Amino acid sequence: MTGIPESTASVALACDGLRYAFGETKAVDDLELTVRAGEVFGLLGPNGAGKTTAIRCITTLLPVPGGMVRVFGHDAAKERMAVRRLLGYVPQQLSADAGLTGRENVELFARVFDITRRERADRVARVLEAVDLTAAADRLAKTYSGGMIRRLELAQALVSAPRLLMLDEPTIGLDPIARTSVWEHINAVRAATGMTVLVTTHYMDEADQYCDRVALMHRGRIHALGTPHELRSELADRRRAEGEADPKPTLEDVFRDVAGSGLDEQGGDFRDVRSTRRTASRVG
Ligand SMILES: Nc1ncnc2c1ncn2[C@@H]1O[C@H](COP(=O)(O)OP(=O)(O)OP(=O)(O)O)[C@@H](O)[C@H]1O
Repeated sequence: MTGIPESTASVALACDGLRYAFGETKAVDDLELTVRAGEVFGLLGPNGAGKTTAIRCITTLLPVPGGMVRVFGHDAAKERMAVRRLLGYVPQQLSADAGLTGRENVELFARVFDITRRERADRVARVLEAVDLTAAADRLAKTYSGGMIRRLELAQALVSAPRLLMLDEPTIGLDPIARTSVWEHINAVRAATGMTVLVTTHYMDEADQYCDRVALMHRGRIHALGTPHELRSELADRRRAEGEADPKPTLEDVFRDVAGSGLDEQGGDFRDVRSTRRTASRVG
Protein backbone atom coordinates (compact mmCIF):
# COMPACT_ATOMS: atom_id res chain seq x y z
CA MET A 1 0.00 0.00 0.00
CA THR A 2 1.19 3.54 -0.69
CA GLY A 3 0.38 4.91 2.77
CA ILE A 4 -0.46 8.35 1.30
CA PRO A 5 -3.41 9.89 3.16
CA GLU A 6 -6.26 10.61 0.78
CA SER A 7 -8.47 13.66 1.22
CA THR A 8 -12.14 12.78 0.76
CA ALA A 9 -12.46 15.07 -2.27
CA SER A 10 -9.76 13.20 -4.17
CA VAL A 11 -11.20 9.75 -3.51
CA ALA A 12 -13.50 8.24 -6.14
CA LEU A 13 -13.85 4.84 -4.52
CA ALA A 14 -12.99 3.49 -1.09
CA CYS A 15 -13.46 -0.13 -0.03
CA ASP A 16 -12.79 -0.67 3.63
CA GLY A 17 -12.74 -4.25 4.88
CA LEU A 18 -15.15 -5.35 2.11
CA ARG A 19 -16.16 -9.00 2.45
CA TYR A 20 -18.43 -11.16 0.34
CA ALA A 21 -18.83 -14.95 0.57
CA PHE A 22 -20.70 -17.49 -1.56
CA GLY A 23 -21.36 -20.12 1.11
CA GLU A 24 -17.95 -21.27 2.30
CA THR A 25 -16.10 -19.44 -0.53
CA LYS A 26 -14.70 -16.11 0.59
CA ALA A 27 -14.80 -14.38 -2.79
CA VAL A 28 -13.81 -10.98 -1.35
CA ASP A 29 -11.92 -11.14 1.91
CA ASP A 30 -11.32 -7.91 3.80
CA LEU A 31 -10.61 -5.84 0.70
CA GLU A 32 -8.91 -2.48 1.27
CA LEU A 33 -8.85 -0.31 -1.83
CA THR A 34 -8.74 3.39 -2.60
CA VAL A 35 -9.13 4.72 -6.14
CA ARG A 36 -8.24 8.38 -6.62
CA ALA A 37 -10.47 10.69 -8.61
CA GLY A 38 -9.37 10.92 -12.23
CA GLU A 39 -7.08 7.90 -12.34
CA VAL A 40 -7.28 4.76 -14.45
CA PHE A 41 -7.01 2.01 -11.89
CA GLY A 42 -6.44 -1.63 -12.84
CA LEU A 43 -7.77 -4.41 -10.64
CA LEU A 44 -5.76 -7.43 -11.74
CA GLY A 45 -5.87 -11.04 -10.71
CA PRO A 46 -6.21 -14.62 -11.92
CA ASN A 47 -9.56 -16.30 -12.49
CA GLY A 48 -11.49 -16.52 -9.24
CA ALA A 49 -9.48 -13.77 -7.48
CA GLY A 50 -12.71 -11.96 -6.57
CA LYS A 51 -12.55 -9.04 -9.00
CA THR A 52 -16.05 -9.39 -10.44
CA THR A 53 -17.60 -9.98 -7.03
CA ALA A 54 -15.92 -6.82 -5.71
CA ILE A 55 -17.17 -4.88 -8.75
CA ARG A 56 -20.70 -6.17 -8.22
CA CYS A 57 -20.63 -4.98 -4.61
CA ILE A 58 -19.33 -1.56 -5.70
CA THR A 59 -22.00 -1.23 -8.39
CA THR A 60 -24.68 -2.24 -5.80
CA LEU A 61 -25.66 -5.33 -7.83
CA LEU A 62 -24.64 -7.38 -4.79
CA PRO A 63 -25.19 -6.22 -1.20
CA VAL A 64 -22.28 -5.23 1.04
CA PRO A 65 -22.62 -7.78 3.83
CA GLY A 66 -19.34 -6.84 5.53
CA GLY A 67 -17.19 -3.72 5.52
CA MET A 68 -17.84 -0.47 3.71
CA VAL A 69 -17.91 0.76 0.10
CA ARG A 70 -18.04 4.47 -0.67
CA VAL A 71 -18.31 6.02 -4.13
CA PHE A 72 -17.45 9.72 -4.02
CA GLY A 73 -18.36 9.61 -0.34
CA HIS A 74 -21.71 7.83 -0.83
CA ASP A 75 -22.26 4.58 1.07
CA ALA A 76 -23.07 1.77 -1.39
CA ALA A 77 -25.12 -0.07 1.24
CA LYS A 78 -27.25 2.90 2.36
CA GLU A 79 -27.31 5.23 -0.67
CA ARG A 80 -27.68 2.79 -3.52
CA MET A 81 -29.45 5.12 -5.94
CA ALA A 82 -26.94 7.94 -5.36
CA VAL A 83 -24.10 5.49 -6.05
CA ARG A 84 -25.78 4.12 -9.18
CA ARG A 85 -26.18 7.62 -10.61
CA LEU A 86 -22.43 8.18 -10.33
CA LEU A 87 -21.48 4.93 -12.03
CA GLY A 88 -21.15 3.59 -15.52
CA TYR A 89 -20.69 -0.17 -15.74
CA VAL A 90 -19.65 -2.41 -18.63
CA PRO A 91 -20.00 -5.99 -17.38
CA GLN A 92 -18.21 -9.03 -18.80
CA GLN A 93 -21.48 -10.32 -20.21
CA LEU A 94 -22.93 -8.84 -23.36
CA SER A 95 -25.01 -5.78 -22.55
CA ALA A 96 -25.93 -4.75 -26.10
CA ASP A 97 -29.03 -6.10 -27.84
CA ALA A 98 -28.05 -7.66 -31.18
CA GLY A 99 -31.50 -6.98 -32.66
CA LEU A 100 -31.34 -3.22 -32.12
CA THR A 101 -29.23 -0.63 -33.90
CA GLY A 102 -26.28 0.95 -32.13
CA ARG A 103 -28.27 4.14 -31.61
CA GLU A 104 -31.31 2.28 -30.25
CA ASN A 105 -29.10 0.42 -27.79
CA VAL A 106 -27.67 3.64 -26.41
CA GLU A 107 -31.12 5.30 -26.37
CA LEU A 108 -32.37 2.45 -24.21
CA PHE A 109 -29.69 3.19 -21.63
CA ALA A 110 -30.45 6.91 -21.82
CA ARG A 111 -34.09 6.14 -20.95
CA VAL A 112 -33.06 3.89 -18.05
CA PHE A 113 -31.01 6.78 -16.70
CA ASP A 114 -33.98 9.17 -17.04
CA ILE A 115 -32.23 11.47 -19.48
CA THR A 116 -34.95 13.83 -20.63
CA ARG A 117 -36.44 13.43 -24.09
CA ARG A 118 -35.19 16.88 -25.07
CA GLU A 119 -31.58 16.01 -24.17
CA ARG A 120 -31.61 12.39 -25.25
CA ALA A 121 -30.93 12.51 -29.00
CA ASP A 122 -28.05 14.92 -28.55
CA ARG A 123 -26.42 12.95 -25.71
CA VAL A 124 -26.78 9.66 -27.60
CA ALA A 125 -25.21 11.19 -30.72
CA ARG A 126 -22.36 12.62 -28.68
CA VAL A 127 -21.39 9.34 -26.99
CA LEU A 128 -21.66 7.44 -30.27
CA GLU A 129 -19.31 10.03 -31.76
CA ALA A 130 -16.94 9.66 -28.79
CA VAL A 131 -16.55 5.93 -29.50
CA ASP A 132 -16.36 6.41 -33.27
CA LEU A 133 -19.66 4.73 -34.10
CA THR A 134 -21.49 7.61 -35.78
CA ALA A 135 -21.28 6.07 -39.25
CA ALA A 136 -22.47 2.67 -37.99
CA ALA A 137 -25.07 4.03 -35.53
CA ASP A 138 -28.10 2.97 -37.56
CA ARG A 139 -26.91 -0.54 -38.34
CA LEU A 140 -28.07 -3.51 -36.28
CA ALA A 141 -25.59 -4.42 -33.53
CA LYS A 142 -25.45 -7.96 -34.85
CA THR A 143 -23.53 -6.65 -37.88
CA TYR A 144 -20.84 -5.10 -35.63
CA SER A 145 -17.36 -6.55 -35.10
CA GLY A 146 -16.29 -7.55 -31.57
CA GLY A 147 -14.40 -4.29 -31.12
CA MET A 148 -17.38 -2.21 -32.29
CA ILE A 149 -19.65 -4.00 -29.83
CA ARG A 150 -17.28 -3.23 -26.98
CA ARG A 151 -17.24 0.43 -28.06
CA LEU A 152 -21.05 0.38 -28.22
CA GLU A 153 -21.18 -0.98 -24.68
CA LEU A 154 -18.81 1.79 -23.69
CA ALA A 155 -21.20 4.34 -25.23
CA GLN A 156 -24.10 2.80 -23.29
CA ALA A 157 -22.18 3.21 -20.04
CA LEU A 158 -21.07 6.75 -20.92
CA VAL A 159 -24.48 8.14 -21.83
CA SER A 160 -25.26 8.95 -18.18
CA ALA A 161 -21.96 10.92 -17.92
CA PRO A 162 -20.65 8.76 -15.06
CA ARG A 163 -17.96 10.03 -12.70
CA LEU A 164 -16.69 6.49 -12.15
CA LEU A 165 -16.61 4.08 -15.08
CA MET A 166 -16.27 0.40 -14.17
CA LEU A 167 -15.10 -1.94 -16.91
CA ASP A 168 -14.93 -5.69 -16.30
CA GLU A 169 -12.47 -7.15 -18.81
CA PRO A 170 -13.33 -4.65 -21.57
CA THR A 171 -10.93 -6.09 -24.14
CA ILE A 172 -11.36 -9.82 -23.56
CA GLY A 173 -11.37 -11.82 -26.78
CA LEU A 174 -10.54 -8.82 -29.00
CA ASP A 175 -7.71 -8.71 -31.51
CA PRO A 176 -4.77 -6.37 -30.73
CA ILE A 177 -6.02 -3.58 -33.00
CA ALA A 178 -9.50 -3.62 -31.48
CA ARG A 179 -8.00 -3.71 -27.98
CA THR A 180 -5.91 -0.63 -28.70
CA SER A 181 -8.92 1.13 -30.16
CA VAL A 182 -11.07 0.43 -27.07
CA TRP A 183 -8.32 1.80 -24.80
CA GLU A 184 -7.79 4.88 -26.97
CA HIS A 185 -11.48 5.70 -26.70
CA ILE A 186 -11.51 5.16 -22.94
CA ASN A 187 -8.51 7.47 -22.60
CA ALA A 188 -9.96 10.14 -24.87
CA VAL A 189 -13.21 10.27 -22.87
CA ARG A 190 -11.28 10.34 -19.63
CA ALA A 191 -9.13 13.22 -20.86
CA ALA A 192 -12.22 15.14 -21.97
CA THR A 193 -14.31 14.55 -18.83
CA GLY A 194 -11.91 13.80 -15.98
CA MET A 195 -13.86 10.68 -15.07
CA THR A 196 -12.30 7.93 -12.99
CA VAL A 197 -11.90 4.47 -14.52
CA LEU A 198 -11.71 1.15 -12.67
CA VAL A 199 -10.89 -1.71 -14.98
CA THR A 200 -10.24 -5.41 -14.58
CA THR A 201 -8.09 -7.17 -17.12
CA HIS A 202 -6.09 -10.34 -17.56
CA TYR A 203 -3.83 -8.59 -20.05
CA MET A 204 -0.81 -7.44 -18.06
CA ASP A 205 0.62 -5.55 -21.04
CA GLU A 206 -2.54 -3.42 -21.20
CA ALA A 207 -2.46 -2.74 -17.48
CA ASP A 208 1.18 -1.72 -17.75
CA GLN A 209 0.52 0.61 -20.64
CA TYR A 210 -2.80 2.20 -19.72
CA CYS A 211 -3.28 2.09 -15.93
CA ASP A 212 -1.98 4.83 -13.64
CA ARG A 213 -1.97 2.38 -10.73
CA VAL A 214 -2.77 -1.30 -10.38
CA ALA A 215 -3.76 -3.57 -7.53
CA LEU A 216 -2.88 -7.25 -7.68
CA MET A 217 -5.73 -9.26 -6.21
CA HIS A 218 -5.49 -12.90 -5.20
CA ARG A 219 -7.93 -14.98 -3.15
CA GLY A 220 -10.13 -12.00 -2.32
CA ARG A 221 -7.37 -9.68 -1.13
CA ILE A 222 -5.00 -7.05 -2.48
CA HIS A 223 -1.43 -8.31 -2.36
CA ALA A 224 0.40 -5.46 -4.07
CA LEU A 225 -0.48 -1.94 -5.13
CA GLY A 226 1.32 0.82 -6.99
CA THR A 227 2.11 2.21 -10.40
CA PRO A 228 3.19 -0.50 -12.85
CA HIS A 229 6.65 1.12 -12.89
CA GLU A 230 6.92 1.03 -9.07
CA LEU A 231 5.92 -2.62 -8.90
CA ARG A 232 8.35 -3.65 -11.64
CA SER A 233 11.19 -1.60 -10.10
CA GLU A 234 10.66 -3.13 -6.64
CA LEU A 235 10.93 -6.65 -8.07
CA ALA A 236 13.97 -5.68 -10.17
CA ASP A 237 15.71 -4.31 -7.04
CA ARG A 238 15.01 -7.51 -5.16
CA ARG A 239 16.28 -9.69 -7.99
CA ARG A 240 19.39 -7.56 -8.30
CA ALA A 241 20.02 -7.96 -4.55
CA GLU A 242 19.70 -11.72 -5.09
CA GLY A 243 22.48 -11.56 -7.68
CA GLU A 244 20.59 -11.38 -11.00
CA ALA A 245 22.67 -9.30 -13.44
CA ASP A 246 20.13 -7.23 -15.35
CA PRO A 247 16.58 -8.06 -14.22
CA LYS A 248 13.77 -6.67 -16.36
CA PRO A 249 10.64 -8.11 -14.78
CA THR A 250 7.27 -7.62 -16.46
CA LEU A 251 4.06 -6.91 -14.57
CA GLU A 252 3.17 -10.56 -15.03
CA ASP A 253 6.46 -11.51 -13.27
CA VAL A 254 5.42 -9.21 -10.41
CA PHE A 255 2.09 -10.93 -10.14
CA ARG A 256 3.63 -14.40 -10.22
CA ASP A 257 5.99 -13.29 -7.49
CA VAL A 258 3.11 -11.98 -5.36
CA ALA A 259 0.69 -14.85 -5.88
CA GLY A 260 3.33 -17.60 -5.89
CA SER A 261 2.42 -21.20 -6.51
CA GLY A 262 -1.19 -20.54 -5.48
CA LEU A 263 -1.85 -19.51 -9.05
CA ASP A 264 -1.15 -22.94 -10.44
CA GLU A 265 -3.12 -24.65 -7.67
CA GLN A 266 -6.16 -22.59 -8.65
CA GLY A 267 -5.65 -23.23 -12.33
CA GLY A 268 -5.93 -19.50 -12.84
CA ASP A 269 -3.88 -17.67 -15.39
CA PHE A 270 -3.66 -14.11 -16.56
CA ARG A 271 -3.88 -15.17 -20.15
CA ASP A 272 -6.74 -17.57 -19.57
CA VAL A 273 -9.03 -15.82 -21.98
CA ARG A 274 -11.89 -18.17 -22.37
CA SER A 275 -12.90 -18.50 -25.98
CA THR A 276 -16.55 -18.85 -25.01
CA ARG A 277 -16.50 -15.21 -24.02
CA ARG A 278 -15.34 -13.96 -27.37
CA THR A 279 -17.36 -10.85 -27.91
CA ALA A 280 -18.02 -11.36 -31.58
CA SER A 281 -19.36 -14.86 -31.22
CA ARG A 282 -21.58 -13.79 -28.32
CA VAL A 283 -23.50 -11.59 -30.66
CA GLY A 284 -23.53 -13.54 -33.90
N1 LIG B 1 -22.57 -16.94 -8.14
C1 LIG B 1 -21.59 -17.59 -7.51
N2 LIG B 1 -21.85 -18.66 -6.73
C2 LIG B 1 -20.86 -19.31 -6.07
N3 LIG B 1 -19.56 -18.96 -6.13
C3 LIG B 1 -19.24 -17.91 -6.90
C4 LIG B 1 -20.23 -17.18 -7.63
N4 LIG B 1 -19.60 -16.17 -8.30
C5 LIG B 1 -18.30 -16.28 -8.00
N5 LIG B 1 -18.07 -17.31 -7.17
C6 LIG B 1 -16.76 -17.74 -6.62
O1 LIG B 1 -16.19 -16.60 -5.97
C7 LIG B 1 -14.79 -16.53 -6.24
C8 LIG B 1 -14.47 -15.19 -6.90
O2 LIG B 1 -15.06 -15.18 -8.21
P1 LIG B 1 -15.05 -13.87 -9.14
O3 LIG B 1 -15.90 -14.17 -10.33
O4 LIG B 1 -15.38 -12.67 -8.33
O5 LIG B 1 -13.51 -13.82 -9.56
P2 LIG B 1 -12.82 -13.01 -10.73
O6 LIG B 1 -11.53 -12.52 -10.19
O7 LIG B 1 -13.75 -11.99 -11.27
O8 LIG B 1 -12.55 -14.13 -11.81
P3 LIG B 1 -12.55 -14.01 -13.43
O9 LIG B 1 -11.25 -13.36 -13.76
O10 LIG B 1 -12.61 -15.43 -13.85
O11 LIG B 1 -13.73 -13.23 -13.85
C9 LIG B 1 -14.44 -17.75 -7.09
O12 LIG B 1 -13.99 -18.77 -6.22
C10 LIG B 1 -15.77 -18.12 -7.72
O13 LIG B 1 -15.82 -19.50 -7.99
